[in-house]
Amino acid sequence: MNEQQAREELVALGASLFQRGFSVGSAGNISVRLTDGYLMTPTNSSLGRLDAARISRLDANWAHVGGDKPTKEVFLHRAFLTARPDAGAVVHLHSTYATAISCLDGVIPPLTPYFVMRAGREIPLIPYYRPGDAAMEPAIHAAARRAKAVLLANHGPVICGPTLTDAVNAAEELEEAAKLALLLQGRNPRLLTPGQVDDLLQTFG
Ligand SMILES: O=C(CO)COP(=O)(O)O
Ligand SMILES: [Zn+2]
Repeated sequence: MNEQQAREELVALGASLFQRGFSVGSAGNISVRLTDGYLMTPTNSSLGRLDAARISRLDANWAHVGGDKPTKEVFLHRAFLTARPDAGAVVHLHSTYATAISCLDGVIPPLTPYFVMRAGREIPLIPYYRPGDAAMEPAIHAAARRAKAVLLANHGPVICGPTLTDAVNAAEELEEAAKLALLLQGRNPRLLTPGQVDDLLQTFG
């Protein structure tokens, strides 16, 4: 995929997330790894109304070299993209259910296979930081070395994937799993066993 195609996909998938309520207002941000740098959503932009020509362009050294000013969460995206060579894109949302769990204990249990397949075994809860606070980068980098997704306490989820489509799919699965976890809270649901989780990760991981 060339850069123009990546820009167009970013606009289309941002709009899709926004139209289905995974982000509201100007919440959330997305990054895509290119061969020679990164695309990021501009700060204060709505995922529903991105303009392909104005998406922020960063070079391989993370310097802003084109488009509008990038998201204030550059550090968050940089932490994931440097910790995980397998990450081609990173999606950060304030999606309702995952954010609700980020205000509770932060635990999304292994209820369904697709959640485990897309988000992995563990979703670390990162302590609260002010949005855009560069101080969060080491904590996120350390967590991203062992996990594909994290929850930012009292803020929302961050998840990566090999491609932008994969990262968006994973963000949707994470939100769905958080919704199920809240729906089933207090009802003692049957969880996938550690053996079933291992089997999924060995087969699809
Ligand atoms: O989600 C957000 C902050 O955490 C949105 O910030 P930006 O508009 O700077 O991307
Ligand atoms: Zn945010």
